[in-house]
Amino acid sequence: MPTLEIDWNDRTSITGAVLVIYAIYWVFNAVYLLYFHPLAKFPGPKLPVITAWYTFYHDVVRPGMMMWEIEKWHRKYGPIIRINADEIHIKDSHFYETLYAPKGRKADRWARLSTMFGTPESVFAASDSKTHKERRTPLNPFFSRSTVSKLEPVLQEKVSKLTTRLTGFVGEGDTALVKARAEERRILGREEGWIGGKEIRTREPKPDPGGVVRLDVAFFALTQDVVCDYSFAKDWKHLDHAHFNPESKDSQTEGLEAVGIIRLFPMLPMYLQELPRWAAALVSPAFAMYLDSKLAIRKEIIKIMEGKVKKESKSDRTVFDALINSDLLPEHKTLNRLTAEGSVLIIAGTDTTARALSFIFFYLLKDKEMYAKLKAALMEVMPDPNNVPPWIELEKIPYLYGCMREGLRLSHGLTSRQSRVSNQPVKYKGWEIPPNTPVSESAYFVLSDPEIFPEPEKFVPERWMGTAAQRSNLERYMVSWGKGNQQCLGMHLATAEIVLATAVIVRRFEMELYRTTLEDVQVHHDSFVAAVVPWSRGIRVILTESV
Ligand code: HEM
Repeated sequence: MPTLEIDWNDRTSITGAVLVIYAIYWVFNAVYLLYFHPLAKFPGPKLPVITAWYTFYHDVVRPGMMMWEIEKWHRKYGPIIRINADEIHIKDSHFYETLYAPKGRKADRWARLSTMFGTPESVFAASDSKTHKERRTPLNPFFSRSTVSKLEPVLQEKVSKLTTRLTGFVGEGDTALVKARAEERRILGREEGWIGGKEIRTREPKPDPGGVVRLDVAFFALTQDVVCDYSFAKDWKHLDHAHFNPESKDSQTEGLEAVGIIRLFPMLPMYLQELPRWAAALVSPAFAMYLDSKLAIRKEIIKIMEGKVKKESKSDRTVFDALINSDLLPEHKTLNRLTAEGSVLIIAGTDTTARALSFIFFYLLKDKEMYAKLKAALMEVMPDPNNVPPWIELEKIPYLYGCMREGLRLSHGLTSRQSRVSNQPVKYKGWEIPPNTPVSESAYFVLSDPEIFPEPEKFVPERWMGTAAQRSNLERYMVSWGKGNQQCLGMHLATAEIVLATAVIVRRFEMELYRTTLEDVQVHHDSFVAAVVPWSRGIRVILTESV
């Protein structure tokens, strides 16, 4: 009978033995995962269950494409599937609320992913419900509807600064616009807006000609300045930058592209942030910029702690000076914890809101009738463009409300699946998912479910203008903010920013899209947030008139 003899002095023999042992382990493990694991009975593809390389390929080699694989599997295997060794995914819009806001059982964040943004002390990283509640409760009062209304002067001031800056661009891009239109006529042989229902891309001048404004960057500057002011009474002056500081936005977009690999190795950001700045910059310039902003946040918090803050804001109370001067237990007021919270607020509160705003403008400009319709509605409540009603009043304008909802829905906020674990079994249509299994539903599939939102790819403000019963039915499926205890903390602030900026800018300006196509807004892949094609040059406009 042949025996396995290892010559311990021969490296090849040792390597061979290790490989054989690993292969045997791998085969046994694969058999266990496929036939004996508690999730073995769930439908789904086999390959991603036995090897993480499959997920690596679709999340890292083809960055962020896993969500489309999941969609394909649902078409083949049904509404509940096992997507890898550990996780279950459900695609059923009616079940979303039960999964994320259950009654009588926990729905905690999955601890494995809690370090994915390198901020383990933050509310976003709190996995168990007790810690999450401890971290979230002191933040809640600053983000309630009434607090956001009290802090309206901050919002109005920033929006007014943005409009002053935009006024400076009016007429500047006329020549570029004439050229772009002529080129379009040459290609399409007809007069149409740059998207005009037809996708065309041609060689473009680089950089953009004078007068072209990247609205996505301008809105990023707005939302970042708002959240910094709100948090630290500090003006970070992105709105003062000649072109609204595109590097800041582009570095966040680039940084989030690493989410696929971070999901597989969630401790990676924790190690990388220990690197010296030059080494971090070698790994990724975007990551180095993230570390810079974390350091800047830390410095602001130290200043507030030492009582040395010089207020540059219209608000007399900010998130961090109230937290620091509160009677919270000292362990909730450490520098690390507050810095982590500051970083999360700035990441979570900036691009998401800016994207919703950019989408609204893209769709309104794509169909000029919608732009005109919204302007007419605004004329009635804002006859004097300098006299801006509070956002709570503006939100009551049905067409504006519809635009805000559609912008949020189509910009898709977070595309990344947000896994929840429960200490009890989760029951779904005859299936019983064992306790402590990470289960998720992707908000993307709910927000683009044709049964709930007919022709889901279309921007239709009117869908939010039906009867009260119809609206409340739709609101149930409006999952842009998530649901349950971990629902977005900043949803009222984001709504106020969107409503206010849309109203003021539409009322005051006329503009046209510049070489911007559907490709620049449609979800192409998942980088935690919804990401567009990598070659997109943003949502660009030329301002033609202002009042
Ligand atoms: C259009 C804008 C926004 C969208 C679509 C959005 C979306 C979301 C979603 C879906 C979640 C829940 C994630 C989960 O289920 O695990 C979330 C959480 C969160 N968001 Fe937002 N968000 C937006 C704006 C903001 C703003 C303006 C802020 C603050 C300044 C903010 C701060 C947060 C925080 C701190 C959390 C974590 C909450 C917790 O764990 O309890 N977000 N956001």
